[in-house]
Amino acid sequence: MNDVNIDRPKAVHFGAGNIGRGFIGLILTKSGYDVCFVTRSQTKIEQFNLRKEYPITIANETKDRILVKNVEAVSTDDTLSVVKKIVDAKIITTALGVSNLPTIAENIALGIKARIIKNNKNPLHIIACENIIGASSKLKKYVYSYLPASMHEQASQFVAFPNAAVDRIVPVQYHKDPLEVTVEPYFEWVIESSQLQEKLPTIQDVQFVDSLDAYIERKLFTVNTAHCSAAYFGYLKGYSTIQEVMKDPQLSMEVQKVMNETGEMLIEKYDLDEQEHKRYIRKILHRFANPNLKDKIVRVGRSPLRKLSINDRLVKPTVQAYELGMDISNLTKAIAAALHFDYIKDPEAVKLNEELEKYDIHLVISKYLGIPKAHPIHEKVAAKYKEIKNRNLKVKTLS
Ligand SMILES: NC(=O)c1ccc[n+]([C@@H]2O[C@H](COP(=O)([O-])OP(=O)(O)OC[C@H]3O[C@@H](n4cnc5c(N)ncnc54)[C@H](O)[C@@H]3O)[C@@H](O)[C@H]2O)c1
Ligand SMILES: O=P(O)(O)OC[C@@H](O)[C@@H](O)[C@H](O)[C@H](O)CO
Repeated sequence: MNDVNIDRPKAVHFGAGNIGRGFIGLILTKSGYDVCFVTRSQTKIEQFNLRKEYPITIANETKDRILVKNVEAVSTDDTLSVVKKIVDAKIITTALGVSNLPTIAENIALGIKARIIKNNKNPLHIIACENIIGASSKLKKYVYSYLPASMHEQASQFVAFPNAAVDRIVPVQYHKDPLEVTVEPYFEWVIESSQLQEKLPTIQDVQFVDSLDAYIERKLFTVNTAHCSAAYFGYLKGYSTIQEVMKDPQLSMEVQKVMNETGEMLIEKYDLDEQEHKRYIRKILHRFANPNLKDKIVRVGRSPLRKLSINDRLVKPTVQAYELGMDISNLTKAIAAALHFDYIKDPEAVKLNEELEKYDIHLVISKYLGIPKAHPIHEKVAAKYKEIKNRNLKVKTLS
């Protein structure tokens, strides 16, 4: 057991979920930080504060174990404690889902305010580790909306919100121990250095880059586009895990074809090395198939309205590939499959299906995907959506 040490740099991490414990907490503590998790779960708070450590299992053949030390936790509702932690922190990270970012903004603003009042001008880096383009910039807007305008200039002198891309597959966990987490061996964390305050935070295994654009699009439009395509194709065929999908030769090929389409676009847009990108795709297929992980389709396909929105992993690469005159037949198939994701425990899937029942497919494509009826992609998606619908109806009638 380890105690929080006065000399070690402090990090505050919002969200003690899968990627928070399985990736961010591990990297930060390995880099010498004491990490305070801010969480909603009372059980996790008790366990973190009692043990000050938690186990990670790497989903490789030898199932390697790592003990993450120097951790503690406070409740997200305990504003006073959260603010105290922020006053002493060098770095704040989040991994709670994009839609939850507004829920932590006020506490972060109060922490910044307290630092200004105490004249603590030490650099503070706030990094949102969420699966969208520009997550930290988005969080900055929420945080600044809680800061008095008179403090904006002062805050910008010591607080930075560098955008980042994080990659590690961490499924939903089913351990007895509420802190234990099993993760894939692979990981990548890239942070935009142009937005850093002068004194860079030292974080091991992190790649700092001048511009994040190519990195985030490469990650989001290869790993995540393919991942959700696997989920939506697999859901239609009645599978329950991504590993099952990847064992199906036809579906595995379809997932690869989706990556080939985004790949062609990314190679052209960012002048990527073609052979290297092909290796990246092969590696991803291998990661998805990892037999030591069980990653549920309903986790990977979660929040379909978010994933179908105009700047996310499905529509954005499709529009970009189309504009470059490239083939988008597999991407439009994936979008159509996503529109059929009707898992009843997923609130966004429920809403999507209510909308599809209330209105016709064209209105849903215009309203939620942001593709107007006049755009050629609109009709391609609608046609594929109807094709899947008719096929499903036929299967139901026959059975
Ligand atoms: N799991 C992965 O493989 C993975 C990989 C890369 C990035 N991500 C991204 O990381 C984020 C988190 O994903 P996850 O899989 O860890 O989800 P998760 O549901 O396991 O974890 C999110 C946690 O945040 C907590 N939370 C929500 N609002 C909060 C608040 N106001 N204060 C404190 N805690 C709060 C939730 O209770 C939950 O425990 C998402 O944006 C996801 O896209 C996930
Ligand atoms: O977290 P989401 O809902 O944006 O996407 C689901 C998965 O594709 C995602 O969590 C991946 O496992 C992760 O992005 C891999 O780095």
